[in-house]
Amino acid sequence: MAMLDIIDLKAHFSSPDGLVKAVNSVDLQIKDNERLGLIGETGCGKTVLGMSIIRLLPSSAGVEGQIIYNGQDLLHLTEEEMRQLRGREIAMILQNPTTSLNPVLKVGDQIAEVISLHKGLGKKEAKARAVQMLEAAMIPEAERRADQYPHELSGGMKERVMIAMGLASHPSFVIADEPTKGLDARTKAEIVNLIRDMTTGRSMLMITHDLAAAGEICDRIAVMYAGEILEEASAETILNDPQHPYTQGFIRSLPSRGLHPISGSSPSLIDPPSGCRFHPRCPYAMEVCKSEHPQMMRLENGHSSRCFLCG
Ligand SMILES: Nc1ncnc2c1ncn2[C@@H]1O[C@H](COP(=O)(O)OP(=O)(O)OP(=O)(O)O)[C@@H](O)[C@H]1O
Ligand code: NI
Repeated sequence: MAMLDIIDLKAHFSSPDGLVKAVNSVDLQIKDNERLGLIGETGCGKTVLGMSIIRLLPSSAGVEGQIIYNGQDLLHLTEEEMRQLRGREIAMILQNPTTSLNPVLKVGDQIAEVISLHKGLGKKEAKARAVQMLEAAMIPEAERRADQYPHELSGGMKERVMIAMGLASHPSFVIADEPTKGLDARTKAEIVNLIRDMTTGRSMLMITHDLAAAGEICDRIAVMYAGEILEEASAETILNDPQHPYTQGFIRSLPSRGLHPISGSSPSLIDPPSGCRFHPRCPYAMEVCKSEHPQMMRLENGHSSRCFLCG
């Protein structure tokens, strides 16, 4: 059974120019102990999707559909019920440590706060657990580091603190948003290993531009474009045998695969292209792609692709 079952999820924002349809009829499942990578170019709706699961979107957002977590619809929980789940069972490793860590609190105290909030431990115990979490995140001299402020730590160290904080309450489901963004290659490789080790045996949604990192950490990968999922398969299949022309283009645009960008620009989320949203940029577009919106076509081995070519 799926631990998380997202059914026909929509997240829209009003704007002076019209309704921004950031997430459009998304269906996704994450099983127990499964790590799903969510990739796609900037502005396609990845963060909005993650934030709708943990219900941290601003109240101006209109969210519809179902997000079934362990049998209950998160969209129907009260704010208080949601607050209880957040951190304790569902945790988030946020995108930007510089803005997410409190600059005036020692990092050990910030982690201890999460622990005492969710586990009801006393101050001293919580602090000891915080140091253990920093050790688990491979921070050398964890005890000394716990007494430092965020500005005293390097970017990679701060990311480790974010990971330690996100996992401090031993959540069963983790959402990580761009955990490797802005790190140099060596630090990135270390963080990828750390996330992989620390999330083994948990379920995770990992949002990233970094397909290589997703390939190393995730079991499955879903590809998002203009608010929709266009392709989903095992990580290995997405990397080695992608079927959707967008996924193929996305992979060719990676530095490691020749850096050939997809021509054209990201579509408007207010007035997306008719038919297949990718058709204006697709080298294989046919007449039908301009007029009809493709459904997800099921291929073999849990692979699906929203493309008329894949029928
Ligand atoms: N609070 C908001 N109000 C209005 N529009 C928003 C809001 N948050 C996000 N959006 C819009 O929703 C769309 C999707 O944004 P989102 O942040 O989910 O993209 P993303 O895929 O995470 O991109 P990136 O890879 O750059 O992080 C964008 O067009 C963005 O401008
Ligand atoms: Ni984002």
